[in-house]
Amino acid sequence: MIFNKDTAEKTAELLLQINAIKLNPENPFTWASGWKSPIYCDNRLILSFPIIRNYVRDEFAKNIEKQFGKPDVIAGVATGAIGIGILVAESLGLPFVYVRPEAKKHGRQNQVEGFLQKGQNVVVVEDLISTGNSSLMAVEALRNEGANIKGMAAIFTYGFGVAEENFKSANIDLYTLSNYENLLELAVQKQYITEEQQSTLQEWNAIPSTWGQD
Ligand SMILES: O=P(O)(O)OC[C@H]1O[C@H](OP(=O)(O)OP(=O)(O)O)[C@H](O)[C@@H]1O
Ligand SMILES: O=C(O)c1cc(=O)[nH]c(=O)[nH]1
Repeated sequence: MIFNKDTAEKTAELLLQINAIKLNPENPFTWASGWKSPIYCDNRLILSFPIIRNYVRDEFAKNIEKQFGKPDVIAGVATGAIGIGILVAESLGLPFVYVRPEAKKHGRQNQVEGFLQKGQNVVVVEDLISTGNSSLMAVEALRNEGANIKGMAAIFTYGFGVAEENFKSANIDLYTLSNYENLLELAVQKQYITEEQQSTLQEWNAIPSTWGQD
């Protein structure tokens, strides 16, 4: 679910403005899940644009507090949400931890890095949701440390049914600044994508888990 329509439209506009949306149907991207896709949304670029990263920081901070109340700790899913997660924590005056995809093999062998106490209320920040698996693995690691997860806030979601089901079964409320629906609407309106690209995206969006795998 988006936090609100204004933020969803503005965030989509900013992502297009900084060329965070990449289209390459001829040479599809491989996602974290292994899915092939003609589209890639690179939210890491946000950190390189001070005005835009501050907008994302402020929208996250305001809406996280409104939606979930002020947590004890902000957690970022590594690596994509470490940078923006720190900015959000700083803005809210809160501690920050980050969660690796898996425990380190050496050193302290931590999956959750930073200071976290059992029973603390945590909001997890993520840059992007496709299947939701990366985010929910982070949630599991935090819960294993005794955290109480208040919810998850992400910059962008494709809004796939599989992600919705995954979040529902993990009992996690997911809110995002923007989503594929708002992005596509704006990209069409601004003629950012051609009619041919639109039809490729339509074909892909009907079968995202198997598209491009012949
Ligand atoms: O919802 P999912 O299907 O899990 O996919 C989304 C995940 O993929 C990306 O991370 P990636 O694995 O590319 O690593 P990075 O954050 O280190 O760039 C992104 O940052 C999300 O964490
Ligand atoms: O699923 C992914 O790995 C993924 C998709 C996308 O559009 N952007 C991204 O950073 N990761």
